[in-house]
Amino acid sequence: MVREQTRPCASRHQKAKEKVKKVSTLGPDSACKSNVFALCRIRNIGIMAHIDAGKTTTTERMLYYSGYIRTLGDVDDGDTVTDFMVQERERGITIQSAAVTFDWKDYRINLIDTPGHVDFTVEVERCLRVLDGAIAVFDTSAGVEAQTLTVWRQADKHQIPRICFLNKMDKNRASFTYAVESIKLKLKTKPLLLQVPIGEARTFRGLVDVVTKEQIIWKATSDLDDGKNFEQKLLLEADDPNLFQEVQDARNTLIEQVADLDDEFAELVLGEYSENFDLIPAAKLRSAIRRVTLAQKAVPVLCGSALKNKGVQPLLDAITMYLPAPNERSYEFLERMSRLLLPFADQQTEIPSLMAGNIALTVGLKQSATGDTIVSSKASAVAAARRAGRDAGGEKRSTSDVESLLLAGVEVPDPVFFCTIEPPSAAKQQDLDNALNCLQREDPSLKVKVDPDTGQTILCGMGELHIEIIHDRIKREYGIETYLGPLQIAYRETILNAAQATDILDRTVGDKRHFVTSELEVRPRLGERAVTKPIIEYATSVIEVLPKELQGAVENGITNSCIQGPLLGFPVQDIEVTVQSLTVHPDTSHTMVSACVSRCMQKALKKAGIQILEPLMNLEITVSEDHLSAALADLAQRRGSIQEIQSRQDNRVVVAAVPLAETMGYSTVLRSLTSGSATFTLELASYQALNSQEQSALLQRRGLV
Ligand SMILES: Nc1nc2c(ncn2[C@@H]2O[C@H](COP(=O)(O)OP(=O)(O)OP(=O)(O)O)[C@@H](O)[C@H]2O)c(=O)[nH]1
Repeated sequence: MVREQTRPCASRHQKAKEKVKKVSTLGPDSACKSNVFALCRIRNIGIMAHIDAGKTTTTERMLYYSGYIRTLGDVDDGDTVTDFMVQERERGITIQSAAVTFDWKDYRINLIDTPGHVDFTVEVERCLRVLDGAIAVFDTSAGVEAQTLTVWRQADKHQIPRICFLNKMDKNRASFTYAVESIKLKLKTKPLLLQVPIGEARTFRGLVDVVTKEQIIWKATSDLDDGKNFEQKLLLEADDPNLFQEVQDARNTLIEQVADLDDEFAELVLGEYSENFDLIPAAKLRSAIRRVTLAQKAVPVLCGSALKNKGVQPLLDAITMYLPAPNERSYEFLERMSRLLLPFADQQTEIPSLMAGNIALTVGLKQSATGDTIVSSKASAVAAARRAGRDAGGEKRSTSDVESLLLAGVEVPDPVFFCTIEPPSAAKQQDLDNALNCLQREDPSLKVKVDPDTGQTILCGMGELHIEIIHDRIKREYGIETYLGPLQIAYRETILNAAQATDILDRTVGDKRHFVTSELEVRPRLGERAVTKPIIEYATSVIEVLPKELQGAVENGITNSCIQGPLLGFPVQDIEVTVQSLTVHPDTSHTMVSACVSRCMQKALKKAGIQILEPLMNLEITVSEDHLSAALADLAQRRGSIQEIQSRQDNRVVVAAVPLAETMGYSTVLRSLTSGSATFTLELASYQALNSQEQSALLQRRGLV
């Protein structure tokens, strides 16, 4: 992201220290004394959005208004509570989710601030699994941006009820109408407008609550005003006839929308209040909005400017009013821990116990990693597995199906970049391995492996920024100065034709003779989606006599040979395999069966001809009209294909597909081409075949031809 490096970070370390003091005197020790809140008064919510939409700033305001912190932190000064990692404070971006707990009116809110940068999508996913609701924050001048779509889809997958907060209403190009339209169009959801803004851009000063028709005006006299004081009163026609009419229309539309989605409310509207919608009590309308939000039939929309301290208190009210309590979501099992901590960003307070529906930290788990499901005993895991089996609508599941359902974890996309990482001396290798182990447990999108030929440690990640941050954390948190090799692309391999191969293994180990013959056919798999696991079939003559336990050994051999393709050692995708014949003498070990099948696969793959596939990225650039042609000319040189150029307010949004190999260092180039005014996001779209010249050039670079 272009803007991420341009934020000021003066005196951040000093401020960071002050913040820690501030938190430890006020945060967990004061308001969080009791963790006994009735379940219906707990809200576990996440705050998510495209990078820079203002999640951290909004969170900071919530903490301030709830009384948790006494002074407002600022992302641009690097002193917010939730961005506590040094790297976050320096870059002004969220990298790791931070959990904070605070109370608003009679409610306990457990809130997680998630990162917006596409390199940290997995971090968002691991949070969504434990949340009951979410606030999607938007930059009102930009509407729905690329990463918003990704996180929205993730929230859909986890069926999380949401509220939209149209932030940055104070910005020059802020347009409430535009942002609402883009929510409708791009997120394909039904926005329920619960507020009408008063003023827009520089004139934005307040809002009207459509449910109660009350106007809330912040009368800030200076930029230092903290937004705690505002005027709240019923909007009368005499105050502003146009605004009054606008609110009246908005309320009628809201009532019709909700009645369309909720039968109970429809009955009320068509019956008792059919003559006069004005008489519908606010409480009835709110309950209906809550029901449709929980059922994810529509999404309440609110607005404000977190930076200018406007609109955050009504957002807090909306969280308590419209998002679900933990008991309104279905959880499958309970956890029991020896030591529990209540998080407050980087500070924690030990608590003796925890009621269901809360979020807490635990320590000392040596074997578990992010995404694991922890249960109190083996018996409860079995019971949960049984329940999961029953819930599958009577459909009989195999044991492994149930296991995978229980331990589903987070969905981690395959890394697209990798590089070697070396410690300063061989003596430090053990320390580096430990550090990488710990980081991997925390971050499932980080993969570490050892190159079988060179013995070097390889770091695989989601993007340039991701690898850079890991490198930095190893230095700062583990005190190891490592050296990274050049960043390389994680290609894939596939086959061009069908081919057959045979192999014989005849080996005597000790007094045992191991004897296997195998014959396999491989074929390219035709299909839209890339599938990395080979599709395995058996000839009838084989399957009829093959014992179940040997089938596992055969499939291991096939799958293992696809992990490292025969040409460059990258995973092989989109292939089908038929086991045409297999002979196994008694006494032969399963390992030998796998080894023979694997060797046979390697032969067949080589014969079939290997095609290298490269990652193709979806690129979305937001650029001003003045710099559009420079950005397009540059894209053409990067083998980019432009799919669409949209208008977004005064900006243009270029949607393109570009090979990952051409995006290295793109943020620096785009910044200089556009004087730092453009922003972009990159996301893996698919893998595409390199043409023969590109493939030979790649092989040449690797000294293979
Ligand atoms: N004009 C204006 N700027 C805002 C507002 N809210 C946040 N900003 C600015 O927008 C930038 C990004 O704010 P953050 O709060 O870090 O955004 P974020 O969504 O947490 O960013 P990531 O965590 O990195 O994804 C900062 O420069 C903020 O000062 C707002 O209401 N109005």
